[in-house]
Amino acid sequence: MPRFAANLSMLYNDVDFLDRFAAAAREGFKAVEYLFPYAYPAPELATRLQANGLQQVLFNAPPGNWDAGERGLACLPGREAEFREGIAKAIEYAQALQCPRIHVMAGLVPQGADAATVRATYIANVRYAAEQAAPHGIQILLEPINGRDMPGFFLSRQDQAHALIAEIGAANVKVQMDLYHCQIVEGDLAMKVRQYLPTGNVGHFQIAGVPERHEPDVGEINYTYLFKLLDSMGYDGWIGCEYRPARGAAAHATSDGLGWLKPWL
Ligand SMILES: O=C(O)[C@H](O)C(=O)CO
Ligand SMILES: [Mg+2]
Repeated sequence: MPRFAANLSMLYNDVDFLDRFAAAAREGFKAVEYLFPYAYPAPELATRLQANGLQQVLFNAPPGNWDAGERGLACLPGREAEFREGIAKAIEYAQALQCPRIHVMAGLVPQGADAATVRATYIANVRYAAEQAAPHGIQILLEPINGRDMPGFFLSRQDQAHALIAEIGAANVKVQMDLYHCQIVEGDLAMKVRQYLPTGNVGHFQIAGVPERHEPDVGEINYTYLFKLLDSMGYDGWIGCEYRPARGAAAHATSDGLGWLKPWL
């Protein structure tokens, strides 16, 4: 049976971030994910997790200067030292939060950069991250992201991600298969799940409605069909609920939109 994790960067945005842990637990979530933990001391986050009976199942490595538009460092030639510092920090937080997955964002391909150099930089950085994470039992996740939401992002397709994993050659590097992005870029979701899940290289799923990125029951994707498919294939990992509630930051907007989850809790 697939298990669902509340993405606290997108859900419960009518309350402060640190209060979202309790909000998610009250709705029956047993796990959370979010973009970045670094604005808070790890013990503060660990306390919220423990107090609310929650697992931390994913967060992202430092992405560079997010506010300046950077979306990851892994593919950026010349930023290797900063990337490595970020991996050390991410592993420190992952250990404190008992989080078994770190999403390493690829980054935006620099204008005019040599494609082979960018790809080689990415492979070397992810290989480094995997080597650092492996002794701690931590997986490094790679996520294809659609070019409408993130123009110029290095990684956009499932086949690209799986080919990179083969070349990187580290057992703890997996794909973060965000079905929202996959629908936008490629479609054919059920066949993509049937193709890639049996490889053992999918480490996490995320979901959102397409095209508005609202609840999974708002939009063109039949997620009930996909959840039953994942269940039939024996997937008992986590599915991150990475969507913006359709009612925005209105009070109880997340709760009001959770009807789709009830059969799966
Ligand atoms: O946006 C997404 O789908 C990713 O999961 C992410 O972590 C960066 O925004
Ligand atoms: Mg995602």
